[in-house]
Amino acid sequence: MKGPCVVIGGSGFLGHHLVEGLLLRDYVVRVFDLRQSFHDDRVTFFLGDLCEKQALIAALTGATLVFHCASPPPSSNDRNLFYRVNLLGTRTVLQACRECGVQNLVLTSSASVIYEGKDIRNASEDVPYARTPMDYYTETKILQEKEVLHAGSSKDGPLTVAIRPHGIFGPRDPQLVPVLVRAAQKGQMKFIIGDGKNVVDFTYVDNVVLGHILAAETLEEGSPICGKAYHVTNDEPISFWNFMGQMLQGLGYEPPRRHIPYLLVYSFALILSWLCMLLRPLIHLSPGTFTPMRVALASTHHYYSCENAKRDLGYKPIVSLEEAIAKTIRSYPKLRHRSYSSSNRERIWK
Ligand SMILES: NC(=O)C1=CN([C@@H]2O[C@H](COP(=O)(O)OP(=O)(O)OC[C@H]3O[C@@H](n4cnc5c(N)ncnc54)[C@H](O)[C@@H]3O)[C@@H](O)[C@H]2O)C=CC1
Ligand SMILES: CC(C)CCC[C@@H](C)[C@H]1CC[C@H]2C3=C(CC[C@]12C)[C@@]1(C)CCC(=O)C[C@@H]1CC3
Repeated sequence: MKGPCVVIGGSGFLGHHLVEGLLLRDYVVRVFDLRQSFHDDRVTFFLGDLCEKQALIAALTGATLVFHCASPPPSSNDRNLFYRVNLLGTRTVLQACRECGVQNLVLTSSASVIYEGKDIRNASEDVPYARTPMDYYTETKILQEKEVLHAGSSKDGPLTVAIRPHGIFGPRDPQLVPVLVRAAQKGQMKFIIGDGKNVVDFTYVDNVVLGHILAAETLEEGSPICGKAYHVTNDEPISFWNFMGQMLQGLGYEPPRRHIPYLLVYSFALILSWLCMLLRPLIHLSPGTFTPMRVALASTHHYYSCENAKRDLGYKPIVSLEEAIAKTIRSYPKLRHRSYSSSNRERIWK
């Protein structure tokens, strides 16, 4: 039996899967989150805001290991919220860890900390942070990662490591597949933006969980991983539009076939986002599916090397992309198209 660990953000998509992975490996698990999204007799829930130190201290007292995977959703694009939670809140998490004598802290960062809308091909962790991050989410994920990695070098702090996943997907994800299907239902998934040849990383959630647990188990005084960030992906870069097409077809929707110029869609998304910002004091408008960040992500290369995670953490994906796509499709029966055919069902449910 290992010492108690706390998953901050444990009610979220990744956090809940991480809790399940930890329980499978006999950890004693506590969850700290704003909300409780599931019940499990083996898990103790502490409800609170990570910006409040006293609330955190109640959860962290006696714990040896903390996973910090809480964040506001990228789609909110609320500057104040991102700064308060991702930067100031993370400082509070670090302070609470110090006061409670927590030994190890594993941060869920993001591979997008180096993404600024231009192609990224097989990037290692040596590539510098984005100088002009595309949204407040990315901007504050950079500040958060720097804060956590720097804290790891102080004498009184916990040892720290950051995991940088990319495009996490899998059962219960509220973001990737649901956004895609909603766009298809509104007839917005008819076009491939750009030439459609861009290659990207998507990462099945169980592989991300494995990366986090390996990091926690490797983190000790003198370990080469202290204060470092690691890319964790499926290590199978795939054409963005092939991946989206497989998801859509698996759920009974038509994949996009016709092409539309990248600059046209990007300019439209940019103007829309400026309009929303300008009008914000008067009415709350949302740019919807097509934010500049999403359009850029849909049209550029962004895949990362996880050689360092393989070498230092012993990381190797346990679920292949093919299996991951099939498992994910099976997990969303409610998102299937009404006229989903039985031949399709047989193919996916095999
Ligand atoms: N979903 C993705 O593709 C990727 C996600 N990440 C990172 O992974 C982590 C988890 O993301 P997801 O599971 O997708 O998000 P999620 O939105 O499903 O989970 C986040 C959880 O954090 C909690 N939370 C938010 N603010 C809080 C606060 N102030 N105090 C306490 N709890 C709070 C939420 O209630 C939620 O349960 C985040 O740090 C995110 O930046 C990184 C790369 C890709
Ligand atoms: C309508 C389509 C053009 C695109 C639909 C799919 C998108 C919703 C997703 C494709 C790549 C995803 C992604 C993220 C969110 C969902 C997508 C944009 C992140 C921004 C989530 C948070 C991160 O840390 C980085 C991710 C990169 C990939």
